[in-house]
Amino acid sequence: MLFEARNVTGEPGSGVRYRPVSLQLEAGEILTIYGQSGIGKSQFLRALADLTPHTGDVLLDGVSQTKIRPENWRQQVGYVPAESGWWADVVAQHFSEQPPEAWLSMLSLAPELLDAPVERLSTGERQRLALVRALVLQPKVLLLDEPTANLDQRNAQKLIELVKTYAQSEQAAVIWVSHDVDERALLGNRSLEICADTTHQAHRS
Ligand SMILES: Nc1ncnc2c1ncn2[C@@H]1O[C@H](COP(=O)(O)OP(=O)(O)OP(=O)(O)O)[C@@H](O)[C@H]1O
Repeated sequence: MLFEARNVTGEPGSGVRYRPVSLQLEAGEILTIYGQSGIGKSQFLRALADLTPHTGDVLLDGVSQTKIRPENWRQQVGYVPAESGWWADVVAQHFSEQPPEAWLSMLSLAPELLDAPVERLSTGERQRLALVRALVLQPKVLLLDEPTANLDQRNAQKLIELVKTYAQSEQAAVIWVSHDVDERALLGNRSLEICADTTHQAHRS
């Protein structure tokens, strides 16, 4: 498995300010991403998931995103936003199938939570359940936007362990946006700073 981004950035007028990004990830690899607030990290993940127009190309096993229907692409390239969307009343309605109890227990989520109304979930429960919901679809690539932002340290560590285990056992690639230097260290040694595109300033000076 090979996941590639080639010169990806936002289209003019998209609001993003990052220099075009190229990267390659193989099966089982985890890459962390960091950079200034507002530079476009979330928009970069959305581009990789084919959720927003962008320049450059994204390829999975050599096949361009442009050649695959968006819904098929997103089955293989799973995106978990910082603030997950919940559209039905009950948690279980958002799951394509029953998640393994081992995943729930690893994240300290009681199985009964699946039968709970979404409005009763805490912010951290939503965040953990959004990850489980994405994992159930068995993506080859997992794009995570600050997935531990609302979690205490213990739950954050458990979530890291679950994602690492998933990447290894399913030979999936993971891109994880994190502002936390300690967290990035726990996730491994591949890290990429998203930098500002200074092309226009450079041309003016
Ligand atoms: N739908 C949109 N239309 C226009 N501009 C947008 C849209 N979504 C985001 N932006 C802008 O794009 C820029 C990048 O936003 P993004 O959320 O990707 O930044 P970020 O690097 O993830 O920030 P943070 O670290 O604060 O989460 C911001 O200036 C934001 O206002």
